[in-house]
Amino acid sequence: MAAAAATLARRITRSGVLPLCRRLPVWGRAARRPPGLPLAPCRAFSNKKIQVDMNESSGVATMKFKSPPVNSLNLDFLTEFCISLEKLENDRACRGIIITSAIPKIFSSGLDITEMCGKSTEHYTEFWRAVQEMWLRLYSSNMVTLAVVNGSSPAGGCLIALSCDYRIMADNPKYTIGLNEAQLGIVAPFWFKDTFVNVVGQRVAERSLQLGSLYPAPEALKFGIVDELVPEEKLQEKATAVMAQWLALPDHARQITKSMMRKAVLDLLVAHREEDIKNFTSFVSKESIQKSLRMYMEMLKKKKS
Ligand SMILES: CC/C=C\C/C=C\C/C=C\C=C\CC(=O)SCCNC(=O)CCNC(=O)[C@H](O)C(C)(C)COP(=O)(O)OP(=O)(O)OC[C@H]1O[C@@H](n2cnc3c(N)ncnc32)[C@H](O)[C@@H]1OP(=O)(O)O
Repeated sequence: MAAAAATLARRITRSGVLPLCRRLPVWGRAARRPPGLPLAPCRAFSNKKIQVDMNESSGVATMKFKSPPVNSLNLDFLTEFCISLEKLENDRACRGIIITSAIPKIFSSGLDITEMCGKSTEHYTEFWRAVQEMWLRLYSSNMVTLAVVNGSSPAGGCLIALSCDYRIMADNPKYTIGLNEAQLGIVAPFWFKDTFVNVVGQRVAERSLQLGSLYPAPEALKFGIVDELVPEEKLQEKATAVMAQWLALPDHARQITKSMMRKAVLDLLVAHREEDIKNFTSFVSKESIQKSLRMYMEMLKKKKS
């Protein structure tokens, strides 16, 4: 596992563009399972920050974020996430993934702000490439991707949910979700914005992005940021039912449709990846942005006392 992580990290950081494997539609992957072979009911693999359980009889993997205190997306987390996605994408038995959190009340707190504070240009480059890689893999996945948002999900956490095919959120107004970058004095990159627009439409996205709005679950439903609210104790049951509904269709039709809907947005980042990294590193290196991020971190810490 450590060797695989190191290899992927090297590939992400050195080669520039990691080949996104199996992005083209896979034709009926489940149908290729040899007939008559007994299926192991469940397989699992776990890294430090993400637990994956694969149910081979349903073809559905559950990916649980388990990086306390708040599942923030640092370089190690992003690398593990990409490796887990790659493993599942290449597993013909896997047709769908449920992405959720093992940390109570938090889905993910978004990008780890400490990765964007007081570091070198090389570090920002490596970090941003990993953020891009995570999104490219998730948004282009052939699998059915279902976000079960069982806690707050600001910024990068919201991006993960938005990149899935369907979002179920726990019906709790204390949990918030949204792209709140503007509140930190930073700007959501164009591909965060495009992903958001593809889910909620131009008007809601523009207003929400300018205001950096974080929506309590009921409002998130109203604006279409999530598809359904479900009592927390019913999330698992609901996720299983929704996944079964999506998997009832032939894979190839769903995959080609998904690719058609998302291709333009994906292609744009692939074509402008290096430019996007340069924009990020020069933006985040500005003293004014560093100051905003430091103040935001201080505010988070003060909030406790
Ligand atoms: C021109 C444009 C060109 C290019 C683009 C340029 C720039 C774009 C750049 C970046 C895009 C970034 C997207 C992001 O994801 S930024 C991250 C945004 N995240 C947040 O705003 C969330 C902040 N956190 C919270 O609101 C809360 O922590 C919470 C609701 C998630 C959880 O609340 P709790 O009360 O349960 O927990 P806390 O006590 O607040 O936190 C515990 C602990 O964790 C630390 N922490 C929280 N969030 C983060 C984080 N995102 N990164 C790092 N650390 C985080 C928090 O400080 C506490 O630490 P201590 O225990 O006090 O040490």
